[in-house]
Formats: sequence, C-alpha cells, structure tokens
Amino acid sequence: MKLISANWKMNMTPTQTKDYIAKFLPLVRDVKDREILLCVPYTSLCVASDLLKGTHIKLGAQNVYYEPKGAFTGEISVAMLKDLGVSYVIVGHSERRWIFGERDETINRKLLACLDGGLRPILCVGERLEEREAGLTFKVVETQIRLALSSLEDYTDMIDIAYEPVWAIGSGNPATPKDAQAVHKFIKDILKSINKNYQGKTRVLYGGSVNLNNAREFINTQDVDGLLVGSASLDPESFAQIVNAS
Ligand SMILES: O=C(CO)COP(=O)(O)O
Repeated sequence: MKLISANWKMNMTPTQTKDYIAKFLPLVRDVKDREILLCVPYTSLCVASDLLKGTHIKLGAQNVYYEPKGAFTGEISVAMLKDLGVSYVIVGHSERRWIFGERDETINRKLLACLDGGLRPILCVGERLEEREAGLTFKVVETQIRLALSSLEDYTDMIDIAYEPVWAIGSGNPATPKDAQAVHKFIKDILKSINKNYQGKTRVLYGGSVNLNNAREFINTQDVDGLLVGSASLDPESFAQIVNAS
C-alpha cells in the first residue's frame, strides 16, 4: 500500500496537535487504500497516540537514539517510542545530517536499533544542490544507502526510504516526477543488488516541496510508492487534500 506521510518537523504544540487531529480525522475517514502516517515532534507523541488509537492513521517519530537506555541526556529510545504506539521513525533526515551533523555511521546504528526493536524506519537520502550540479546525484544516494544499510543488507524489506533532494526541501522547487522516478528506480536496483532475497517491500517515497498541486502527479509516477510531506502537511485540510488526491 502506498504511504502518505506528514513530517511536521519542529512545529505544533501538544494543544495544536489535538486541534489538528480533531480536524484531520473526519477528512480522511474513507481513505482505505493508502497508509497515512503522521510524524510528529516527541512532545506531541503522547497526545497524538491517544487520539489516533483505534483509527487507521499511523504514528511516527522524527528521530530516535540507538542506545536502549542510560545516560544520554535529551535522547529518546526505540522502546520509549514503541511504548507510545509509534510504528515508524524517520532516520537520517537531511536536516539532521546537515544541521545536526548526523553521520552515516550514526544513521546505520539507528537503523539497527529500529530493526531490533520492531520500529519501521524511513531512511532519508538525497543530494545537495552542489552535488546535483556536479552530476553526483546517483553516487551520493548510493553511498548514503550503502553506508546506512551496512551489515543490514538482509533486512532491506523492513525499511522504507524517502528520496528527498536537499535543494527541493522547503524551496517550492520540487524535483520533476521524471527525475524522481529515475532516482527511485536506481534505489530499488541498489536494494535488489545488496540483498539477493529482497522481496520488494521497501516503499520509496518522494519528499521535497510536495503540495496539493503536484501530489497526484508524483504518486502516479512509476516507482513512487508514497510521499513525505513537510510544510504542506502542517494544515490539516491541506494534508487531507493531499492524502485524498494521491
Ligand atoms: O523535508 C521534507 C519532508 O521530510 C519536505 O519538506 P517540504 O515539504 O516542506 O519541502
């Protein structure tokens, strides 16, 4: 099933989360052929978890730490997320890579912790503008995937991947569906080549300036198995329209 996910990033208080979900749920009640996911800030997980219980909307986090517990001030473990009913977690978002200096090795450890603990990670990959301009898109994406999945190659069916070109995020300048399709196909070929038992269960999502005007075209593009929507997911009506259009 295709996956349409919101990434709220650092937006929405718990109170705003409550209002959002109250408005959003009736608007997507009849959507049965798409998986809908809300990746909310840590502080909204509790309230969102309560409100989404018994609905078909899944709950996701935007980050996780790889150690199971201990003296890691400010960090959140897989078990803590699981206990709140979280089923997905975004790992290696470009904002974590480029603002917070998250390295491929850290991302690899986070993926391992998620797989061990039964959370489905959404691994984010994508090239920066200068890399794209230097013709390095495929090389960058391949390197990010190979490093993130190092020693986890047998488990590729247990993760989803979001292709989010960094230059397209928050810029109003999305990739063309054709360019996205080429990278998505390339990602699927990598997964096949690193896991000979790969069953094709990884969904490759597109993210980067998805909005109501382009969501349908992306979702109807071959090899696009879902969307990861940032700013256009912050308004419940707008995100519900994207879900319904895609
Ligand atoms: O980073 C994104 C989703 O993870 C995309 O953000 P925008 O939809 O705001 O471009």
